[in-house]
Amino acid sequence: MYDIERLKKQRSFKEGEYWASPLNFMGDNNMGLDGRSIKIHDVTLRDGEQTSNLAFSMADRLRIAEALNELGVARIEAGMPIISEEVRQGIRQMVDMNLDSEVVGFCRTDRIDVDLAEQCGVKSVIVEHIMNPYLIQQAYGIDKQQVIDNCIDVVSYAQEKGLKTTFMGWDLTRADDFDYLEDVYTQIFNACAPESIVLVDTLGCALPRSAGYLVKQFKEWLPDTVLEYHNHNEFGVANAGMLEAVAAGAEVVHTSVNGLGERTGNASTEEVVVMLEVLAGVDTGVNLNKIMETSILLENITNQAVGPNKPIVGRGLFNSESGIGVDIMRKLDSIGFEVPEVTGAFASSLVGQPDGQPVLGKNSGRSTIAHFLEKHGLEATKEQMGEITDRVKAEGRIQRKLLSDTQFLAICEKVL
Ligand SMILES: CC(=O)SCCNC(=O)CCNC(=O)[C@H](O)C(C)(C)COP(=O)(O)OP(=O)(O)OC[C@H]1O[C@@H](n2cnc3c(N)ncnc32)[C@H](O)[C@@H]1OP(=O)(O)O
Ligand SMILES: O=C(O)CCC(=O)C(=O)O
Repeated sequence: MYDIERLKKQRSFKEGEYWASPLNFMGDNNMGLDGRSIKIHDVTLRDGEQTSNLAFSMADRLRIAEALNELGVARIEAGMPIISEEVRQGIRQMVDMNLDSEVVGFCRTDRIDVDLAEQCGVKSVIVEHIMNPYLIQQAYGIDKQQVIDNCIDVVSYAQEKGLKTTFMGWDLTRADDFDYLEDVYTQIFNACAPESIVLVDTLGCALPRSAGYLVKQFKEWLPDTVLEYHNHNEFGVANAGMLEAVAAGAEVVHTSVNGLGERTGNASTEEVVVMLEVLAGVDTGVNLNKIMETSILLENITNQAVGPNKPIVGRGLFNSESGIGVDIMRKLDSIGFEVPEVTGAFASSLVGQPDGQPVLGKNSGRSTIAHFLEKHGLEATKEQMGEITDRVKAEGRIQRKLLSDTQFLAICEKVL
């Protein structure tokens, strides 16, 4: 029997929450992810603010920090203290908010950045340095040993101040000299053992499998280090890169709400979280039902509209325009097969989206029309139903958008 009892036995199904592909748990497709836990390091307030054409006010910073805390991310990258007094004040106030999420300051390999982070009151910092040997030599004119000494100096300096210190080498995925990288990272690790190391695909130019390859390579060089992954979405593969990085052993992922971030943005917090939780069985610690309100908050603050078809948080994602989808839902409803995840793989309520509903347009069928007639307490003969359907479809094509209830009622008035 293909009934709900059979479905409930599937690892890929959770009643009232999601119905994903059982393939995800077959063979080695799951890549050992099921049952693992990872941490979300949210970068909305730092890399997110590097999105061109936006700036957070002080009130925005605090409201975003509060929302991220409620969302349940493990860490909030609160900003780069060297940027301005306003950023520093924001970080200070976030520290004073005593959030459950860890508040992290972002520093260059410069002692002044660490001093400023300390003055903001954070307990954790990330210390960054570019890791592309070509750019290090050409732009900064320094050799490998100078990079290593500089990184060790500033990481150790932060540690001496009692700061939990993570090291982040950016533009790492375009480095072609693995001997160089092994030397730099092992020397840094042996000298000062940062809390963790962030591997970075700054220009989003590594294939997903390359992300996994890089993580595995670092696990060979530094088996005792916690690895984190930070990437961007230049080629649209940021989420897939995150998946591979986590499967290969990364324990922390850097993401931002609505995929904000420099240029094409970072992997998006909501997409990575729901992908890992629903498709792979990974615990992210995030309160999934807070996702939608966090996305709306960032949309309002940044004035960067979220598209209707954006994964997870697309506005109106759960509405059905296609007649076949509406029809199958009505047939299931009529026999009490209450599995909402038919025209979407997860329930709208899982992520705090409003319930989906049929909408009227060019692809409506008679089932949609029947739904709207019932909604308005109207009755129609088979012929009238056919005529209303034809008119709704035609109007949807002429207007190139959905029809409102008022427009529907005007059509009904003419036909009935
Ligand atoms: C790929 C990325 O995302 S890169 C990071 C992007 N983020 C930002 O740039 C944050 C916003 N930036 C700013 O507000 C400013 O650039 C500041 C405050 C960081 C620096 O401002 P300025 O002192 O005016 O320097 P400017 O912006 O011209 O140049 C950057 C400076 O940082 C230095 N720098 C860059 N990376 C590092 C590093 N890892 N460690 C130490 N210094 C660094 C550069 O050498 C340069 O200093 P120099 O002129 O003495 O050589
Ligand atoms: O190093 C920096 O300042 C930012 C690096 C970064 O976010 C990236 O490379 O994606």
